[in-house]
Amino acid sequence: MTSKNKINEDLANERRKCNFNIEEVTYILDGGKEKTLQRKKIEDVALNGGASVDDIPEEYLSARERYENAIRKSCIYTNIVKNEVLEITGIENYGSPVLRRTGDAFFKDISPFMLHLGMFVPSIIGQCTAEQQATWLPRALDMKIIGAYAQTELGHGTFIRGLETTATYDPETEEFVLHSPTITSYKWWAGGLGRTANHCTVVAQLYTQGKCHGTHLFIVQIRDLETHMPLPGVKVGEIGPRMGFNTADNGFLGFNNYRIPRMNMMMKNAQVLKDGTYVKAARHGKLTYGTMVFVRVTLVGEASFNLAKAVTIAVRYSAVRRQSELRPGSIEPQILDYPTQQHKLFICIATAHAFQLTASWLWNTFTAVQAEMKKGNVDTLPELHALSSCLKALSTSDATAYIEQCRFACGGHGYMLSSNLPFLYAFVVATRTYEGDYTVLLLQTARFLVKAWEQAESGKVVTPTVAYLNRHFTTNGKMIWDNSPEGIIRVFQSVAAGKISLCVRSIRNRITSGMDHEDAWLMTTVQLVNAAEAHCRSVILHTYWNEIVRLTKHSSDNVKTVLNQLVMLYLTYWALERTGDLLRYSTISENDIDLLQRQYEELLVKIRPNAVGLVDAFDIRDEILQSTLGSYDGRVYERLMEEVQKNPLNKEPVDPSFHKYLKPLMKSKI
Ligand SMILES: CCC/C=C/C(=O)SCCNC(=O)CCNC(=O)[C@H](O)C(C)(C)COP(=O)([O-])OP(=O)([O-])OC[C@H]1O[C@@H](n2cnc3c(N)ncnc32)[C@H](O)[C@@H]1OP(=O)([O-])[O-]
Ligand SMILES: Cc1cc2nc3c(=O)[nH]c(=O)nc-3n(C[C@H](O)[C@H](O)[C@H](O)COP(=O)(O)OP(=O)(O)OC[C@H]3O[C@@H](n4cnc5c(N)ncnc54)[C@H](O)[C@@H]3O)c2cc1C
Repeated sequence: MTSKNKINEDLANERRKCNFNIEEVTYILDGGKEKTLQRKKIEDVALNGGASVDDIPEEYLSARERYENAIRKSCIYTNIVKNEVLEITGIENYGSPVLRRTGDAFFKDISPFMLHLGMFVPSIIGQCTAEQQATWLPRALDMKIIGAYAQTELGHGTFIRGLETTATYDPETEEFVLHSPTITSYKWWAGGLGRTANHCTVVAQLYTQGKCHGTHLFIVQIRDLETHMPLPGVKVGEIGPRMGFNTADNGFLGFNNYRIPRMNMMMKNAQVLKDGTYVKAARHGKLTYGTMVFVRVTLVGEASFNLAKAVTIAVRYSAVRRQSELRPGSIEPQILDYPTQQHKLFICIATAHAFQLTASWLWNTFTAVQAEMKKGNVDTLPELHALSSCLKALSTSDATAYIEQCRFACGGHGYMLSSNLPFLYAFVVATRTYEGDYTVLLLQTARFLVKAWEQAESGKVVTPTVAYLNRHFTTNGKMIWDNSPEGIIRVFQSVAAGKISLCVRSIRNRITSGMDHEDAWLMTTVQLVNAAEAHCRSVILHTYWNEIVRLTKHSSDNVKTVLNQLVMLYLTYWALERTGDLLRYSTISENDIDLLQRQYEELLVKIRPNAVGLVDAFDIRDEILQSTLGSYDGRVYERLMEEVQKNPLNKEPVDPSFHKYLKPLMKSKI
């Protein structure tokens, strides 16, 4: 073995210690052996030529070079997907998460094409009629047109009903006239819009026959397909440097009485007839928000994947890194041996599992609701909206915090861009804001919870995810504390029920003392966010536990044990995090809390020998991890030194700035 492919001895030891079948766990996380094999096949094809297509790491490039490089790599990757991968998977897999994730091997930051497949294509699929899909979809999938999703404006992101861009129907020419009446009506933020896209989905207020019908979606060509020049009446550009997403050319867009054909309105849920008559087809007023619901559902899995990457890096590094001494003169321990380090990292592994299994469950719920809606039944949509809102909010928020924790766990080297942890953080922290801000989405869930509470209060049976509310009205007093997984979950549900109940009481008291409903709601929003968070926590705990029980039914004993330890760690961690709530809403005693703490510390000890095996089970290839600290072979120090060689600042022994500035300064007199 050459030193280049030698595995770090500490990591090799860790792998020898691992006592469970790693592949078995990978299959569970991927959703079955078939799916793992399919993913591996895709990765083999897509990464066959080696994905490191950068001579100079992208972080050393100027803004223009970075963008051009990102386009170059996007085209390479798209061609591989079009010509090689889809041969295996079929066209229906074009937007699959596996392809999105394999793409991470090509970009440290983001592909400018991300929103094309991530939102432009889904908006065609979800919001267009079959006839419109036949016109647009093949061209979009074949990259004959490249799209973005332009909804947010300079003045409004959250409040969609407040968007100002107008689309006014002109029956004379059978066209819509798009217009940006104010500076705040300029579209702002859309990924891929600034320099790359020639088309985009535009969300605008629809006017016809003198009446506004609210926001609707339109497909709009913004650039010439030959010259790429913005079309007359279109003003488009890039919004400037950001914390992350710097290769995504997020853009601005304004219209000056710009005309598009009538059939460019996405007409699945509502139509404007030739004469300007508005026809509403949908049975639910918010179906035009469907693309957002779809993306929120997918973001739970994204949060899991990115956290899995971060914790893979941090655990492998912690096995390689040695620091301090426990006793004078003793060998320096691996930092993974410190319980405080285990406390930082094992919860990240468990959370990645919790989110992955919750994401699959949510995806199944989403497809079931879609199937019902196809049959004309929209009754299950409110629950899906409430679930996808809070799960998107919590998964992105927790993943952000834990990725940062992984970076802290890597000390100074975690601060290097080459560790990839700063990129991961900058990417995931944005997911807490985009596709619906954290607070705003939890307040959407709270609306649903208050309604469900009122239904349960009146004796109605409520939907499954809030069924605990029915129990709330049939039991008296605090929930009896019980240290079993089911017991902990029940207590978390009681916490949620108790908090929702307090919100309802606050709203009612405020109304009784003279406030109108809107103000009473507003004044209660701090509590409402808290209640929605508690509800969502209980959903995740419940789903994670149920799914582990279901999925490990036929697993080998050791796999069952280690996955059980992780889910117990998760339940215990959150019980300890929320002791205040538990004391308020259950009969838990100080003694029980001491027991929980001991149980938690024992779990850290039990999981320790399998920690590296557990992150190996995420099965994330080095090309995708792109980290000096986290590679499979653990050549951390060698990779950090190799990276130094790529630094353009080290190309010449003396920098020109020495002669230009430093030397004159050194020679000058005071
Ligand atoms: C890579 C980067 C990619 C990034 C891309 C982006 O960011 S793209 C940009 C992403 N941008 C964003 O994500 C913007 C975030 N903002 C929003 O999504 C909306 O403005 C809003 C949901 C916050 C409020 O909307 P509103 O003022 O129209 O509504 P309201 O509060 O008055 O509630 C009225 C009723 O509607 C219900 N309902 C609402 N939504 C849905 C739904 N999807 N489905 C079903 N139902 C829904 C709600 O439950 C309530 O029901 P109730 O109680 O009456 O039975
Ligand atoms: C990296 C990135 C990529 C993006 N990509 C796209 C894209 O491709 N297409 C697109 O259309 N958009 C995109 N966006 C925009 C994104 O969807 C919005 O930024 C997001 O929806 C939040 O809206 P906002 O920026 O207007 O924040 P605001 O709504 O102004 O929020 C500011 C603060 O006010 C609070 N707040 C707002 N309303 C309420 C309320 N009702 N109650 C309580 N608190 C409230 C929020 O909690 C937040 O703390 C992107 C954003 C980012 C950061």
